[in-house]
Amino acid sequence: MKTPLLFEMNGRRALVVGLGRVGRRRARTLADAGCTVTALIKAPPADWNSTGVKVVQKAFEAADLASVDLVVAATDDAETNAAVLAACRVRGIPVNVADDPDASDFFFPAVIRRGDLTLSVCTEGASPMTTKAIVKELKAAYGEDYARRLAALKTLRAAIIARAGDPAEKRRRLKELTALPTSKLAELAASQNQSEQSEEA
Ligand SMILES: C[C@@]1(CC(=O)O)c2cc3[nH]c(cc4nc(cc5[nH]c(cc(n2)[C@H]1CCC(=O)O)[C@@](C)(CC(=O)O)[C@@H]5CCC(=O)O)C(CC(=O)O)=C4CCC(=O)O)c(CCC(=O)O)c3CC(=O)O
Ligand SMILES: NC(=O)C1=CN([C@@H]2O[C@H](COP(=O)(O)OP(=O)(O)OC[C@H]3O[C@@H](n4cnc5c(N)ncnc54)[C@H](O)[C@@H]3O)[C@@H](O)[C@H]2O)C=CC1
Repeated sequence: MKTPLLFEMNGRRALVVGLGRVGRRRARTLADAGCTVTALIKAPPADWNSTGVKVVQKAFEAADLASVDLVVAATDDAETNAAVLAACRVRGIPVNVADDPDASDFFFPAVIRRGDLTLSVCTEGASPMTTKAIVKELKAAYGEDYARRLAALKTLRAAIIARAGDPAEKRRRLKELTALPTSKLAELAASQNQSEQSEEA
């Protein structure tokens, strides 16, 4: 069974085999998360580049796994994908296989980010179209303004926790915050930041 985890990806070394539509998406997701990504392609030219992705034209071989933390097999050739999977299994390297959800060690869920808020949706391959539809609903329900909301809540939470006090009272105050509109939270956070600055001065 797969379970959702938020894993620190910064500095991890990823190998993506195949840079078609899926491989490009995966390579970009991993690079955006701070991975050092190497992508193996079969044919030139890779008229595609993405910061943090090193594109190498060569056929996959097990030796390519020597210093790699995770792998994505994203070619449209089932045999190549299966060979990548088998080589990863031997070395205990986690692998995602584009055409084999059951064999994959991890999935790429759909992700919506609003500052510190991360929403992710996955049907484990049962219906990616349903995932798409749910993402659309969530994007509307949790708009861009949630980034500002979370930033304000983070400031106010730290301030409440910093004040020594009865744990039940702390919880009550933290819960109370979640009912406030974003504009009010932003206002409270701004005055909190201001009073912290004048304390420091
Ligand atoms: C297991 C998983 C991969 C993994 O993570 O390992 C997987 C597997 C497969 N998808 C297939 C097809 C399609 N996938 C999409 C779309 C998305 N697929 C995504 C994730 C995932 N897809 C993972 C599970 C996530 C989940 O279930 O919730 C999203 C969320 C993110 C992303 O891909 O970046 C993105 C939607 C979000 C967005 O767009 O915002 C569309 C729709 C479209 O493209 O418009 C189609 C065509 C319609 C159809 O076929 O349903 C096929 C068959 C391929 C074939 O026919 O050969 C397989 C393989 C199989 O089923 O064997
Ligand atoms: N996970 C997902 O969301 C989806 C998965 N798929 C599956 O993912 C696979 C790839 O799909 P797309 O990216 O849409 O296909 P695509 O046709 O856009 O890309 C496939 C790429 O693999 C490359 N390739 C083929 N053999 C190779 C090898 N031996 N070494 C290196 N590169 C090689 C091709 O040159 C091409 O660039 C398919 O097997 C498909 O079933 C397809 C759609 C969605």
